[in-house]
Amino acid sequence: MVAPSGLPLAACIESDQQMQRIRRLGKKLFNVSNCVIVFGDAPAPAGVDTMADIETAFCHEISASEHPVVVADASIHRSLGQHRHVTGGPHIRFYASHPVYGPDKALAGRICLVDHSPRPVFRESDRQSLADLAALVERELEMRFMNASQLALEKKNKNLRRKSLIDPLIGTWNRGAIMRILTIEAIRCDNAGVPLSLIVADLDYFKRINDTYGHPAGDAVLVKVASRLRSCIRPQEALGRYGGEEFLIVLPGSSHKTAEAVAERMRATIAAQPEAINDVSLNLTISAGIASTDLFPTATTEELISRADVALYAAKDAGRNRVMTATPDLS
Ligand SMILES: Nc1nc2c(ncn2[C@@H]2O[C@H](COP(=O)(O)OP(=O)(O)OP(=O)(O)O)[C@@H](O)[C@H]2O)c(=O)[nH]1
Repeated sequence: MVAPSGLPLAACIESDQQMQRIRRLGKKLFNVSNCVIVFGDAPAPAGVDTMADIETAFCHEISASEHPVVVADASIHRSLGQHRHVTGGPHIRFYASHPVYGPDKALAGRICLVDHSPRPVFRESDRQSLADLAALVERELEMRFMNASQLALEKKNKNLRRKSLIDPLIGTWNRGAIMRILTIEAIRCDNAGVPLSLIVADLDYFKRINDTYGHPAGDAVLVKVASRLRSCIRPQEALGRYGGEEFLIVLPGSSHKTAEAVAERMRATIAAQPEAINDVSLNLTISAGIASTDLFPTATTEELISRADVALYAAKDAGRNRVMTATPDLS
């Protein structure tokens, strides 16, 4: 059986304190030399130095049973009587075991008692106590399984949530996520009394690339451009895909002057060298519009985007491959 974490069950519980407690309880309750918990076909721990190691190895070597087993005197038992630890040192005599079932209801292992003297009397109440210890082990396995399931579920949810925020093609924030970031950062900057700037960047003549080299080549261009744009911003700044070939960059704490420097860096990075797509070398450029709260202190986030859009289209009109900043007189 494998726990949801992907670890084999035996490995999961090897160092488990709770299992050690149950073993100690079994030892004390039955006044035996050892109480061992064996899982599946897991090999016995490597060491055979101490008496406990030998007893543990002995329990591991006895085949699993779906039924409780009680051997009052192993020296006269049909099969156990041949075992080297029975015929020779440490002369194991008493052996009892009870099956342990996993959360999947399959046989997971057994809890075993080992002693060096025969035990002619093992009452019904003793059998019940051993069954109770086995139930404790089963409960522990169930808890572990539930915890691992819960963790796996939380991880899955986190991945799903992340997926719902990321653009599947270019791996940046998607439109919903970047708008959320903008809203949160605008409030944060307002409260802190620092400016916030945004850049709307758009590839120039992108339609031609699609028309000439095909949509998949256009997709590849978007991925490369996103990666170049990302290289121009700092970790506290955010890049998202706002529309088809339009990117929105949020710069918390930046004035329009800083945003101009960032946008200019982006423009230059894209124009610096051609991008090789399917053995074709493509010269790419972007145009960018900037809007900043230091020039529009009362603007909402929607107004800022629309101001940046106006500046972007002014940049396109002015010949593309350039950066324009929205000012109150630009419309
Ligand atoms: N390959 C690809 N193309 C896209 C995607 N999203 C939008 N487009 C294309 O982007 C192109 C945008 O064309 P236009 O709006 O005319 O812009 P443009 O050709 O870049 O021209 P200017 O912006 O004026 O310089 C259209 O052909 C869209 O189909 C996408 O995810 N992948």
